[in-house]
Amino acid sequence: MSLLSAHRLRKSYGEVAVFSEVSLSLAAGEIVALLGESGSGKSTLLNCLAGLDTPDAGQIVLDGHALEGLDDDARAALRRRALGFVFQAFHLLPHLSVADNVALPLRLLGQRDDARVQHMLQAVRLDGLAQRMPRQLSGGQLQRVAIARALVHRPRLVLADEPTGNLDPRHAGEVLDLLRTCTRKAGAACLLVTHSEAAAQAADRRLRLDADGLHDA
Ligand SMILES: Nc1ncnc2c1ncn2[C@@H]1O[C@H](COP(=O)(O)OP(=O)(O)OP(=O)(O)O)[C@@H](O)[C@H]1O
Repeated sequence: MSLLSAHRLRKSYGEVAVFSEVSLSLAAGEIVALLGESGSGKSTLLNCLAGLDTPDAGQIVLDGHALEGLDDDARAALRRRALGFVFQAFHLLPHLSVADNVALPLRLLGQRDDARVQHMLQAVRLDGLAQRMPRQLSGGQLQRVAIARALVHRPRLVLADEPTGNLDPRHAGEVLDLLRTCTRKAGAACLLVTHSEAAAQAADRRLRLDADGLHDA
């Protein structure tokens, strides 16, 4: 079953066309790498797929729901339930501890599961830093917090924007393993923007974005 499908998406900023004719389908259990030159629109596409930005044309169906038929509240509810997003700039909340940042997706769903938060922190090797504040972490540690936060509520779809960009090869390998394990175990799907050859090779398939759409890479 397709967890995410997009059909003929087009996006411009003013007069500047970013992409057109973008179609894709992600099946349960698969990890797909999204490649493309800097500026080709990978982050823009991820934002559109998450319902955080709106394409100028085309349809997106996320976990069985057509995004264009949903108002802002319904989109936000779907995002909270079904989606884990690893932002390129992490977007951790600066006034919350590491543990509270990771717990946030659960809290937004009205849930509390300290054991699950602890498990995710262990999985990204940050269990010793649970009470630190984000400003007290390195770039690679912030990135691992963002990954734990994206996976803690067992989302059906994980959209990850360069999730290994700040990590050394060992930590990058661990994060990719974690994304793979969580994706497979939850029957979820993961779309992973990356410039890393190792990360691309760890995916089940690779797609390249350019101005006229997505192509197998
Ligand atoms: N809010 C915006 N307003 C105008 N142009 C934008 C906006 N956001 C992105 N762009 C432009 O859209 C294009 C695609 O940007 P995007 O960040 O999606 O690329 P990317 O493929 O993710 O790049 P990178 O690999 O460098 O992160 C770029 O030319 C960028 O300058």
